[in-house]
Amino acid sequence: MFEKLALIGIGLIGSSIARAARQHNLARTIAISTRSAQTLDEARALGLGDTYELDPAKAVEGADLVILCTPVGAYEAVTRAIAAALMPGAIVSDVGSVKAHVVKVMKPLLPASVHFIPGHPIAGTEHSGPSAGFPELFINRWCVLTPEAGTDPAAIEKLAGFWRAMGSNVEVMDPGHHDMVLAITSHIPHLIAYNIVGTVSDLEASTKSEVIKFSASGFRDFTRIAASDPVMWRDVFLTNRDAVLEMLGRFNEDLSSLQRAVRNGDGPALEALFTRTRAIRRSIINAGQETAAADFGRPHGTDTPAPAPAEAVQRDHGGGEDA
Ligand SMILES: NC(=O)C1=CN([C@@H]2O[C@H](COP(=O)(O)OP(=O)(O)OC[C@H]3O[C@@H](n4cnc5c(N)ncnc54)[C@H](O)[C@@H]3O)[C@@H](O)[C@H]2O)C=CC1
Ligand SMILES: O=C(O)C(=O)Cc1ccc(O)cc1
Repeated sequence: MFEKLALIGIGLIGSSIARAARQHNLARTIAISTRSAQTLDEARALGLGDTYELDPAKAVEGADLVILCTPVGAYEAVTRAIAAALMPGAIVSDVGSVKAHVVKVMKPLLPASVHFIPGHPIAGTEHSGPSAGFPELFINRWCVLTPEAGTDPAAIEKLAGFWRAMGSNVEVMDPGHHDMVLAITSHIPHLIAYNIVGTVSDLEASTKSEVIKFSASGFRDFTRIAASDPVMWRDVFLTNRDAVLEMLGRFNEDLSSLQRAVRNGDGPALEALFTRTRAIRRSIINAGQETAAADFGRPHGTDTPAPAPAEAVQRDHGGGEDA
């Protein structure tokens, strides 16, 4: 499909792409670049690519597909470093969890001769680093592409085909809309998890040890999310500020209503909300988009595929693994 794939950043997502692209024969050669020599050595030891470069400009030389897989805060520096070395006609993409900021930062730095098609696979885990990736990560997950109007449709279709070959469903979206949707479905859930685990961490020592000792599945599930990479998530909240604040405003209003219902002992209001939310959970499961129980119980660094949706549904009914 591609002659040379260059991956800049080789953590959970970059290494999962490397593994899946290799498995499905999607690139003749895979060039890997990352900032630290230690991570590059790890990637080499895992056999993730064909060439390994500390200099990202060397990695992108002759590449017809370049994908940035670093935390979003590194994009500007990486784009400055590779811009002059990009091959005319190359597709330049990324996997960042925010999109409007990525367009704002990268677009002015890129030569007009490349096809710039930002992307976001909505698939991941709380683990990071080259050993955390696995080739099945993208199977049955969405990958959102956010090209500007006027982008070559053939280039968009080629990149969409790359993601489909790794098992993803592809949707094209406006970057601002992407950021609003992901703010409520992904970014705020992470913020809530960081907050609740932070609250426990600030409790006095004796209470804290009891919380840890008796932690029920609800709190345990939050700790999984709150174990996600601090740098990556710092960058998400720095770069999707407006959408996160907008959705957080609505969230706070709803939390106040819930607080009032608890204070007033308003059973019908509580039950009505919990019934509506249970229905949402079931519609997610039925749509085959269940991720929590399916993906996140897997041990760090193994290549065990995520269970098929049918298995996940069974677990959901019987196991009580979900928050
Ligand atoms: N972790 C997740 O579940 C998901 C993450 N994403 C996005 O994917 C991107 C990467 O995330 P992960 O793979 O989870 O992170 P990670 O922490 O596992 O890997 C990041 C990689 O980038 C490298 N790196 C950092 N700064 C760099 C720089 N200046 N130049 C070159 N390399 C640099 C690191 O050495 C590492 O190899 C982020 O933008 C994130 O928003 C998207 C979907 C899911
Ligand atoms: O680990 C989790 O619960 C996730 O939600 C994974 C994830 C993290 C960031 C993304 O941009 C997309 C998916």
